[in-house]
Parts: sequence; structure tokens; C-alpha cells
Amino acid sequence: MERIEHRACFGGWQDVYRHRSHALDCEMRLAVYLPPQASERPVPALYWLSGLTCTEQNFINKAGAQRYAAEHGLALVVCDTSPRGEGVADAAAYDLGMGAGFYVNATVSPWSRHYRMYDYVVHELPELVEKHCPLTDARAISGHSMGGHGALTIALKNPGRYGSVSAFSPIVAPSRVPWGEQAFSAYLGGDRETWRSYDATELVKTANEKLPLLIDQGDADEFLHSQLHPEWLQQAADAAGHPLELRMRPGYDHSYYFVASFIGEHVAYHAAALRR
Ligand SMILES: N[C@@H](CCC(=O)N[C@@H](CSC=O)C(=O)NCC(=O)O)C(=O)O
Repeated sequence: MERIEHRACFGGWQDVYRHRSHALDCEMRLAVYLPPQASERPVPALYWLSGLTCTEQNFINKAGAQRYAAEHGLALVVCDTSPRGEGVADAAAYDLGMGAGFYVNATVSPWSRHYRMYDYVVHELPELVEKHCPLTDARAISGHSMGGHGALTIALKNPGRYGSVSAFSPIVAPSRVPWGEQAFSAYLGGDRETWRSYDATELVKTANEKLPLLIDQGDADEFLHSQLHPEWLQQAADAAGHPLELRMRPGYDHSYYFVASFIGEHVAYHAAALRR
């Protein structure tokens, strides 16, 4: 990992690295916020997955999470949302290709060559940052929109790997909404059976580990009734006896103003869970 940004922030450090990814077969950037406590001892980490069009920069610039991470002694690990670079397959649309990896392992050409964000986030990213930064292997995961889908599905598919999970405005049923149908058709192909293993509303039906799901959702979100439908996950979780707290927030939209308004509560939630 080569450090390319290093900025003092709330007594700790906001760093950005570039590295060669084996999973994605391209150069990637990732951001790590180290709270002041990390200069004394290894600290637990909250992994953040961003939404469509984002890089590693959106969350670290807009969410204001570093103040809370410093308070609670939690590191923040933020990756990009897709493979990048020349030779990486792309599409003209903002919601397919670069910036729209959907946290799956693509199985269909031309996407399957680089689009393996699931393996990258679950395996390569923690191995890398836990080797190079003062982090313990205590991990929490969260994200926004497409990244909320990523956080929920990755936690549900990997029992024991994360101490807690939360999401802002997540795509909870990608198999049933336009953003997900477009991405899964391209990356996974036309057999909808294969889509179920990346759909939180399906995964929650059979999850053995009942890791509580925490979701914040604005009721003025412009994508609420077309792409998000958190009530579908609520219904599936209730039927499966899976704990889910869905907090509808009056007046909030889909933007990072919403994430910034409640990120402090999520950081506190994850810090408490990782202390137990
Ligand atoms: N009009 C937007 C559409 C894309 C968008 O809203 N992206 C969201 C995530 S949506 C679901 O994954 C986002 O986080 N944008 C980045 C930001 O900093 O706000 C557009 O074209 O950007």
C-alpha cells in the first residue's frame, strides 16, 4: 500500500492509499481514518461501503464521521465502489460499470474479469488494512444505498465476521428494483435464481446468525418508492424472526446531508457492539 494522502483530523489521521488489488486485478484507492487511540494500541474498524457514483472520497469528505470515530476509538475503512482504470469494462450509465460494482462477484463477460467487489470487501480489504494499519480484527460494516445493500448482504452471508451491521437508505431487494435488475442482469446474467445470494430480503429468510440489522431511512428520499422499499426487508425479517430496527426519519432525502445527520448514532452503535 502506498500512502497518497495524510491529513490530521480530530486528533487522528485521515489517510488515503493506493494499492494493487489481486481480487479486482487493477489499482485501487482506499481511505483509512485512524483515531487518536490508534497511536497507543490497535483499534476496531467500521468498514463503510458507498453508493452509486462514489469513490473513497465521498464519505470521508461529506459524512463528518471522523469526529465520532475519534470519540469512540474506532477506525473507518472506506473503499471505492468498483474496479477502476483503463481496460476495466464500463457503461455509459451512472448506475452500471465503474462506480456501480454492487458488491458482487460478476460471473458474466466482460464484467467477470475485474468486477469482484464481494471478494475484495470480504477478504482482500481487511487482510490488507489489518496488516498495514494498527487495526484489530474486530469489524463492523455499514453503507449507503448501493453500499447499504453491500453491507447488509455481506454481513448476512458471513456469520461471525462482523460484530454489527447498519445501513442508510439501502437497496434491500436488488432483484426487484430497476437499479438492481440492471446490475444483476449484467454482472450475474439472466438466471434470477443466482441473484438471490446477493439480495438481503432473500438472505434474511435463511440467516442462521441473527445479527441485528439497523437501518435509517429518510421518508422524503426520492428513491424510496422506486429503488429502496425498506418495508420489504422489514416484512421478511419479521417473518424470519430476524431482529431489524428500521428508523424512518421525517423530511430527510437520499443525500449525504442525511448520512451526516445520523452517522454519529451509527458510529456509537458499532463502537458499543465491538466493545462487547
Ligand atoms: N443524481 C445522482 C445519482 C446517484 C446518487 O444519488 N448517488 C448517491 C448514492 S445512490 C445509491 O447508491 C451518492 O451517494 N452520490 C454521491 C454523493 O456524494 O452524493 C448522481 O448522478 O450523482
